[in-house]
Amino acid sequence: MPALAARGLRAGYGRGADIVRGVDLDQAPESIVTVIGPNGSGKSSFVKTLAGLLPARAGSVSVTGRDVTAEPPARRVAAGLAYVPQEANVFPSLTIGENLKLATEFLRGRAGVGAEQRTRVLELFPELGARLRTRAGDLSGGQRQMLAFASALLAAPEVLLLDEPSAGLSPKFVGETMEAIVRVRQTGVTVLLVEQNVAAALRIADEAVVLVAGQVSLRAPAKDVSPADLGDLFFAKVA
Ligand SMILES: Nc1ncnc2c1ncn2[C@@H]1O[C@H](COP(=O)(O)OP(=O)(O)OP(=O)(O)O)[C@@H](O)[C@H]1O
Repeated sequence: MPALAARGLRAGYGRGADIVRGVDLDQAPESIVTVIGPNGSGKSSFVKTLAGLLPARAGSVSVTGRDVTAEPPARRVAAGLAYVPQEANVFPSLTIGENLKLATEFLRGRAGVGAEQRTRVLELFPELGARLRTRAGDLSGGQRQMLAFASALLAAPEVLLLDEPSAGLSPKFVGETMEAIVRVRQTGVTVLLVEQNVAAALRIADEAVVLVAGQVSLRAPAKDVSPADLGDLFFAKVA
């Protein structure tokens, strides 16, 4: 059974045309799938539709076999689908410890949430545990991403959706962020990774899904996709 599945997913904003135009996805448990594509191709909109922040106009989303299409975002988290947005993903005026506490409070009631999961998450990100009193706003971009991952992982999710976690990071921090994603997967979490940094994403992903104008134009093992070949695909004329 796929950890995450989408069937004929369509979504858009307000009265505008569909931006996500019939996307299918079947993601194996504990895999990393990267969603790549040109600017404005609908990658963020797709991941927001999976998370329930943008309503699906058609199609379905399921997590570990459970249909969550009609569920609001918080219920999807409870169903095992956690989401880290591209921006504003931590509370800058709160400390690391307070951010983690708030996430735990929000998640109260979901199985697996609590002190043990907090310990497990801090083992994954020891640099956070060492600085619990530091304000999130004082962290580097890379450390802030770690805190955002950690907050999402407190839900003990089956699936983690990441929207461009390397955006705005220096090459060193891009590498660290990708390493962190690999560590997260090693704990049994399935990761869907939207990335602009195609080369970095392909290095850690099992599978690549190329989205062009809201449709899947290629789905292939990441090792078979060369960033150099993607230009033609990204800028191909789409019907
Ligand atoms: N809140 C919004 N309201 C209206 N249109 C939007 C909104 N967010 C995105 N769009 C439009 O949806 C289209 C796809 O945007 P989206 O951010 O999903 O693409 P993307 O592939 O993630 O792009 P990028 O790589 O630049 O982040 C764009 O034309 C964009 O203008």
